[in-house]
Amino acid sequence: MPNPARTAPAEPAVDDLAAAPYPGGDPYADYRGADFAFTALPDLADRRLGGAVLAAGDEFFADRENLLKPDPAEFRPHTFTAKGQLMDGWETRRRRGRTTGAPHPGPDDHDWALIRLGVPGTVRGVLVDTAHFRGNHPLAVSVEATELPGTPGPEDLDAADWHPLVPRSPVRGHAANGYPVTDPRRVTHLRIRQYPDGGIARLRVHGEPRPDRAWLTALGTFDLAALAHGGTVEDASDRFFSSPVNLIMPGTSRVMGEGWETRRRRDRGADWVRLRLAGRGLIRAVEIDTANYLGNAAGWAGLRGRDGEDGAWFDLLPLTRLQPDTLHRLPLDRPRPATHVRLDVLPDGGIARLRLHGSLL
Ligand SMILES: NC(=O)NC(NC(N)=O)C(=O)[O-]
Repeated sequence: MPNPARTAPAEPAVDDLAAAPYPGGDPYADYRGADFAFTALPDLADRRLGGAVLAAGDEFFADRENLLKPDPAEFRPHTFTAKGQLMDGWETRRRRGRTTGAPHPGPDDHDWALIRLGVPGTVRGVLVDTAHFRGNHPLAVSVEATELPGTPGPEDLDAADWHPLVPRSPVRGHAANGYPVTDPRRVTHLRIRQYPDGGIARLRVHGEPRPDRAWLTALGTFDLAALAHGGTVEDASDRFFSSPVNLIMPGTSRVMGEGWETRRRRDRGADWVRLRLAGRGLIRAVEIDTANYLGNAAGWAGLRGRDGEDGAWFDLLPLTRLQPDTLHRLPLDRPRPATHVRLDVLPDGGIARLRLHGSLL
């Protein structure tokens, strides 16, 4: 029998997926980023929305929870725990074959993790970020999805009916690996498999939120703009310092970077963001929060509404003077049915949160 250690077949396809060893200096210097149109949509698995990694088959080197952390992965070379190099991601141990004659993992050997989306929805693309995993990234990944009511645990998910979202696809090390998805079904949970083993820094699941309509109806009055309720940012004038999606995230902002801050305008224009509401509804009470914006809070804000994709814009809230670092509570005198709302900001600056309380029609 040949000694397997001495047969080292070269596999060019695998080499293409490899990343160079860590070169020192800026750990992101040779990171292979990429532009995927679907990343403009919100991350339905965002930890801040309630996304969670419910279980994983193995997490020997690094914890599964790291997968959904909102910030980019960090890397400190030569930082060793008792188990190995400290990695900011989900990293499993190396798989082995079963016998001396077959020491390599089998073709279908893999590790898995179960993910609960923070908001159910239609997935349009999955981003598998292997930042800093070079030499220990997986060869391939696949993603499946299912839709289950209520709050199932890992054992319920085992028995679920899974359908493929991303077929088994190659993965590059230290790179943003994007996989567009075309399946339109609403999903609540995902199963990611990595072949045969390895590490993934972050998982982003971009798509259109589709929360439970029966729950919203039971709530009655709720924030029609909130991402958790199915509100979406359709477009905005500026994304320079931070994302306008922050406006509709849960909770309050803790620092300036957790709100929406536009750059300093050097013209006579205004900034704006256009939102699609959770559904056609009546807005009765508005909250505009400039928390953590002191020398750069928006000066004035106004709201307009639109009923339907082609409806004409009408005034909801006249331009209103804003105070820095302040929650403004603004009742609306004459609510009108709306499907979309546009926030105008003059002349520029920061707003942390926008809440549009009302009910569905
Ligand atoms: N240098 C490493 O990262 N080694 C191992 N991983 C960790 N985290 O130590 C491995 O599996 O390749």
